[in-house]
Amino acid sequence: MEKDASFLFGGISFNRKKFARDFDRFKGKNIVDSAEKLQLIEKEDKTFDDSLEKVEFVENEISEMEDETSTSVSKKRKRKEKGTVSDSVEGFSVFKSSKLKKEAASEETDQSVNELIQGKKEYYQQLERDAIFRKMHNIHVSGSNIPSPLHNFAELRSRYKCRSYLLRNLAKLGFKEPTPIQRQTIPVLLSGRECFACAPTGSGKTFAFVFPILMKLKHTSKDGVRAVILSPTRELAAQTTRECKKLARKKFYIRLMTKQLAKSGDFSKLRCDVLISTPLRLKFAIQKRKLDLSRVEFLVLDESDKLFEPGMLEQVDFVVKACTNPSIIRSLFSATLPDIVEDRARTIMHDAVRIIIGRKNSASETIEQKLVYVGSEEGKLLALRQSFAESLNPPVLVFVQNKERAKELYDELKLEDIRPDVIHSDLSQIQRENAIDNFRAGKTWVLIATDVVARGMDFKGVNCVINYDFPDAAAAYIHRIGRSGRAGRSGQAITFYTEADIPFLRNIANVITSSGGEVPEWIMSLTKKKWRKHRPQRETISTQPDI
Ligand SMILES: Nc1ncnc2c1ncn2[C@@H]1O[C@H](COP(=O)(O)OP(=O)(O)OP(=O)(O)O)[C@@H](O)[C@H]1O
Repeated sequence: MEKDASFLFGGISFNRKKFARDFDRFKGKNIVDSAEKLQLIEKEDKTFDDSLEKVEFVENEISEMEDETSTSVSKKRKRKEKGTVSDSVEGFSVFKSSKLKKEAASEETDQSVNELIQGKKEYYQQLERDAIFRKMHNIHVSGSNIPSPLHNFAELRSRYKCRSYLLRNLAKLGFKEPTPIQRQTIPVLLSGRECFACAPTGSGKTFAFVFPILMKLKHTSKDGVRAVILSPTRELAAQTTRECKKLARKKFYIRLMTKQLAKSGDFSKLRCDVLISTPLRLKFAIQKRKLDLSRVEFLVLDESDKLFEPGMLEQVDFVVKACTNPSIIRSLFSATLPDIVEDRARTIMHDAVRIIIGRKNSASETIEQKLVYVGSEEGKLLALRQSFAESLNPPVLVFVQNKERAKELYDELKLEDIRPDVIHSDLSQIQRENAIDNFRAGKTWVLIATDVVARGMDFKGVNCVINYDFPDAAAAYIHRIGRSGRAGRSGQAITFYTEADIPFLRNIANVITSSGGEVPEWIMSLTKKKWRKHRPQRETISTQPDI
């Protein structure tokens, strides 16, 4: 890499050409206030990566500069020393006093040079400490002037003056340490920066955006909606509302945009600090109920890649446009963040920081992943029954391709002794909520589901996810299996595949290997398929003979 180039991912480098002026100044000419200089340097040092080698390079630069400076200072001293000879001439007080002044100025110069070097040294030492810490926690960042990550929750008070009630509520949740995504995203959002955040499923992204919002809003206000969180499904929106309320307790008005509220709410009178909604309902409320979002200070796009898919993108766009506050802070969160989403989002974001935990678009490493060949559709039902008979370790989530298949599989299993239930988009809101609540409460053991619960849903302790139908994309796979192995717990994921799925196996195999799993050699030698959506026509799920 060229030494003079400024680069995003390459680490720290000190650009001698660019800082020629500073070098001159270091050599003793035209010294200005050291703080001012430090600011200049900080402003110009745009990029930093956590590469320690580069930090070493900077240290060398600093010691070179120190050498240069001390040579220049010692030259000056020599000159000064020469001057002292003439000082001893009596009766020339005019010269003497001007010499004294020069001496004092020169001492000041020495002091400011030292301060400058010290300041710069401390600045780079902090960068180095941040780099080591990020490396320890697998945090990768890019962008300019990125705030130091959080070492612990106590720093929220010492660095950001977090109010006690929030820390108390946090303590009540039993969280001892911030998760890696929280360590970096919270300081970034608190310092008013926009961000893209990509971290594995179940790694605490929700609190990573909820916490800084509540901190920055400070107190409730009558001025209308101040923060909007967009979620792709109603279930996830409801869950995020609940999580948000756990932290805010009674300090803020946290609202879920229900169908009822969107249709008949009087938004001019409604107290609401944080509003959580799906894009469609929010768009409806803006258009039909004149919901004003011009004061929104924070906009979060959770599961952002899903929100950017055709079908939702237009509604999301509408909401983004309705949030007209010029100082709004926007952030994107997901476990999968394709480049195309980042590129699109960059067009609306300002100087956003990019935060990736671990490897981008990879599954959680706490999930043991298995691929199981079942031959044909018939084979799936046999394999499922066999797996339940051998060891049913509830709660188990079973994903199928669409709602028709969810109904069919439920009909097959409903009389078996496995306490099954089903969730899909044809059910009423109440039925969907009941299905989730019963599964959470352990009343049902096996929940048959479409991708409606694949994203963001936090079912604690799901032991196993079974992909009865092969997922339609690698991202869908990552999110589905991410319903288990959350918050550091272990989990299991089994994916059935048939002949029809073999051309798409390699894509899933890549996800498995990149999260530390093993895959048979022959699968790795398959060619990688350019994968849009893999939704083959599948035979009906039934063991009943056709009449
Ligand atoms: N600092 C923390 N310490 C311990 N547990 C935490 C912490 N932060 C969040 N959690 C818990 O971790 C679980 C997963 O968090 P969350 O649902 O935010 O994950 P996520 O990263 O958004 O996952 P997904 O990508 O599936 O949406 C939750 O049960 C949450 O309460």
